[in-house]
Amino acid sequence: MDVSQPPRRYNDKRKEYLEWNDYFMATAVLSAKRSKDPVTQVGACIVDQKNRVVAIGYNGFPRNCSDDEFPWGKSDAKQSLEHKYMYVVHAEANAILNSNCTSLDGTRLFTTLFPCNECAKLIIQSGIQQIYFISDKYEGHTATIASKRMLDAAGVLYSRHVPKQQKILIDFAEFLDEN
Ligand SMILES: O=c1ccn([C@H]2C[C@H](O)[C@@H](COP(=O)(O)O)O2)c(=O)[nH]1
Ligand SMILES: [Zn+2]
Repeated sequence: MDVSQPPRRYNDKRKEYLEWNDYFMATAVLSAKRSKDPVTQVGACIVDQKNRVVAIGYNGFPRNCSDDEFPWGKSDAKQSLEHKYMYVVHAEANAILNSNCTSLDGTRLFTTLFPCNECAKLIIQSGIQQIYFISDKYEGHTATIASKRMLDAAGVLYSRHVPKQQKILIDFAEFLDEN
């Protein structure tokens, strides 16, 4: 028992719960774990005004385009037809396309990577109002500059997600009946 902490009363609420934005970004991170891209795995999660997750996506090849047949390479491939960029559907695009609601107006997007210019177009057109991201590793690249230019013009807000909880452990064993 931790004697430095006052004992928790039965009726007190649990204090270690995930706050909303960490929960949504963690959902995006978990989704990124599905990506087969060997270099950059991206996950996205879209949330409505009632804090309901309405869409999830990660970067991957289109349906029926096999992860084992289409190329995952980039700079080492001589021909552009052998670059992944020709084929990958971006995480944000997949989330928008997979959305389970008719309108994304006023929603928030949580993404592990700052959206590129092509995703920015979709974000703006679908009515997403705010973006939270973790990595901006392509900051200064043409696609990111164009993306920010469009998002600024359209009034879509964006900011880096500042986690309250730095690490979240998933231990399936915790949920076994013996516990
Ligand atoms: O807005 C974006 C930008 C990129 N992605 C995906 C596309 C690719 O699969 C990777 C980027 O690969 P690099 O090897 O880091 O160039 O990220 C995305 O999903 N959304
Ligand atoms: Zn993109």
